Amino acid sequence: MVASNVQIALRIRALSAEELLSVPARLQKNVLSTSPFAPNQVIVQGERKQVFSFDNVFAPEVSQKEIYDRVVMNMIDKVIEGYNVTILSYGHASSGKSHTLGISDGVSYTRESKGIIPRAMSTLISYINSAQYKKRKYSMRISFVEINDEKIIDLLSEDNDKIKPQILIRDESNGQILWSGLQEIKVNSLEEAINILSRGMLNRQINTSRLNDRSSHRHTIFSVTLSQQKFIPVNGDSVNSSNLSPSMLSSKQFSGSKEINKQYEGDWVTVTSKLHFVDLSWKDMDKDIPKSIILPISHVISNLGKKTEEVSETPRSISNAQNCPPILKEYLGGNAKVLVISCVSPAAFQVKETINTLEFATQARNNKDTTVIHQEIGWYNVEHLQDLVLKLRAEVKTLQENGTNSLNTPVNEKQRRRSSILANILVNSNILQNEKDSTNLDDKISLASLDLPKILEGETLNQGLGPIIEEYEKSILSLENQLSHVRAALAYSENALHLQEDKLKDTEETNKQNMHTINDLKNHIAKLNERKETTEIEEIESRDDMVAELGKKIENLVDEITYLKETQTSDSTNSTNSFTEQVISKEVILESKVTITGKEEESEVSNAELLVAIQKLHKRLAKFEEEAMQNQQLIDTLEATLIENEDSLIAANKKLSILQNREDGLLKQIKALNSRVEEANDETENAKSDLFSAKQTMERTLVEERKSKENLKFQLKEARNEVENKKAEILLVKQEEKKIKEKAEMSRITLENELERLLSKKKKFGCF
Ligand SMILES: Nc1ncnc2c1ncn2[C@@H]1O[C@H](COP(=O)(O)OP(=O)(O)OP(=O)(O)O)[C@@H](O)[C@H]1O
Repeated sequence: MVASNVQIALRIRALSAEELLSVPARLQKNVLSTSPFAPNQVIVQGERKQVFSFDNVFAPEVSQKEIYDRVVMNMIDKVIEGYNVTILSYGHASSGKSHTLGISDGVSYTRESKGIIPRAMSTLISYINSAQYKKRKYSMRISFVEINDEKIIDLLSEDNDKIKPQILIRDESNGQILWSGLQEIKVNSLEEAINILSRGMLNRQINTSRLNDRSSHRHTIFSVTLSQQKFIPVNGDSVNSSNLSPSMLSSKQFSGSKEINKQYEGDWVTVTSKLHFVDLSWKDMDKDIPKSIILPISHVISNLGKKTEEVSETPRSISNAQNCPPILKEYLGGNAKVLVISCVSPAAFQVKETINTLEFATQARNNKDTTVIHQEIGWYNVEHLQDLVLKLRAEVKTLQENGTNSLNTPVNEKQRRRSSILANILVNSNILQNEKDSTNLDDKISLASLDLPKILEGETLNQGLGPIIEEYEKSILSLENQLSHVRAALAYSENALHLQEDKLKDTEETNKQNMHTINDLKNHIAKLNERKETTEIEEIESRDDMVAELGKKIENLVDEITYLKETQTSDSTNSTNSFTEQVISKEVILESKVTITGKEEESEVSNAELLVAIQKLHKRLAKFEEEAMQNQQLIDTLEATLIENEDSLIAANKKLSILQNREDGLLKQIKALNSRVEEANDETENAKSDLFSAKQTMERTLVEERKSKENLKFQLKEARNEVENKKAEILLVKQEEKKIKEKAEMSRITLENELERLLSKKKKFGCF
């Protein structure tokens, strides 16, 4: 069977409440996205867009339970089956590794948020106690260590252990890892297991504060060693190998230990399997940091999926924790089942670390794709078949040596060759059975079928089918790659289309708002215009009235002044003249009268009258003079008012010109606003048509991509059908092989009978 023993999952954690409070909103932006069309892919929007693929991708909302049920539960089944299992969480600091494993805070096996370790312990112990496994004897031991830059710390040793034994790890030549000085505590119940886990975690916390968290990388390993004893009755037959788990069959191929105690009625088989939980933790995961820190991590990840013998020794020289590499061999090499959970944060402020983690995971994923594990047993176990063939050969050889030369016949040689070919056919057909199809497999298979008799005559199937298998694998890989590329491209296009649609909606919304604003502005401008016009008309009218009034006033004043002046001049000249003349004439009359008085008595009365008249005339003169002064004052006041009014007229004119300027400015603003509105309208129309054509292009691309996806699906389906056909053909070949095998078996029996006959003949001859 061909299978991958490494699964790589990705877990994206949610932002913590603390991050939501302390990290600026701009840096909290989510840079990771998943798509329902490609559930195993994650898209990173860093400096550029990158797509990464995994076996499983868990979004932030996926619960601890769901992760456990989907990827961990079946690993626990494997532990019970006898496999070594390693569950490894890795990622940058605070990415959720410990939380995922269940060792970040107080452990409880009842809480819903509990992590993988408490859940796994619960499953293991319920298996052990279940009726199905009651007939087996179990023992379970737990160890808990931390490996930091400096050393290995046993997290289960009591604090008051004054003299702690030094922990040493030995890499045995048979691939086994031996720990010494490490406490392994036996547990019988879930409560005991959880108590031990809690104790270790407490010590871990104490260590963290003691070390002041200075170490650059600190890995925590919680290990469970499960020993299962199963009684297998012999009943005269050999142990039925198909009942045994892989680790019982070969300590080289499976790292569980083998111990068979033969008893009277059967065998007690002990199978030891190990379950490791590894929290690979390091700080400042960055490409710029010294290689000595980053290499051990990249080494672990890049060696995932490789067979034990392929795991390089490099980290020995680069890590202070000299014992680290052998541990990795046990955990990651050979047939160990490995689940890697890469933990990342979705936030923009950790995008660099996230990309590093994703790149490491991709590297590990690429390695695992080349890993092939053969688990066949019985007739489908290659080693078993080869052993059998070797055994048969040895038997025949012994017979040949012990028997007569007549045994070395062409029939015997043919039998040997057939056995060898049979083994090869079985190996190759097993591989083929589990492979998928290749595009031109048909021709090659038919060629191979033509060659089959030749192959049966001596050529191995490896030569005939090897290239077909290779090509077939390549085609399947390339088809799957193509499909995943198309899926990624489709997801990308759909994302882009959604983005464009969102953009279009946003632009339409903005347009609507702009239109509203433009309409509002237009209304506002119209109102302003209206108001301005009425105000201006009113102002101009009132100004005109004022000006007319002022003009009238001025005219009146001028008239009045002229009149007054004229009046004053004529009055004063006339009246003064007449008055003076009157006075003078009266004085002359008086004088003449006085002169005459001496001559005539009657003239004395008229003199007195004349004096009175002169006095009256003087009074009138004074009155005239006073009036003239008053008139002069009035003229002065009127002149001052005239000047004032002229000033007001100038100010009013100035105000008028300012208002006219303002009006011009407003008109200009209105014009500018109108042209801006027109420009915005044009831009909106252009953007609309651009978006519309972009949308149409995207839709066309999407349709084309969908078509090509359908085509690929169709091709894949056809390829799968062909695989099915090939499988059927292979089944036929296998049936043929079975017949050959039966024939071979019969030949062997005949051979044995012949041998027996010959031996008895020999005995007979010996007797003679
Ligand atoms: N999926 C998750 N859901 C809720 N909280 C989480 C999740 N992942 C991590 N946290 C929380 O985020 C914090 C950091 O997680 P955790 O300690 O597991 O990170 P870490 O990768 O082990 O860090 P370090 O390498 O520094 O030990 C913890 O308080 C943990 O409870």
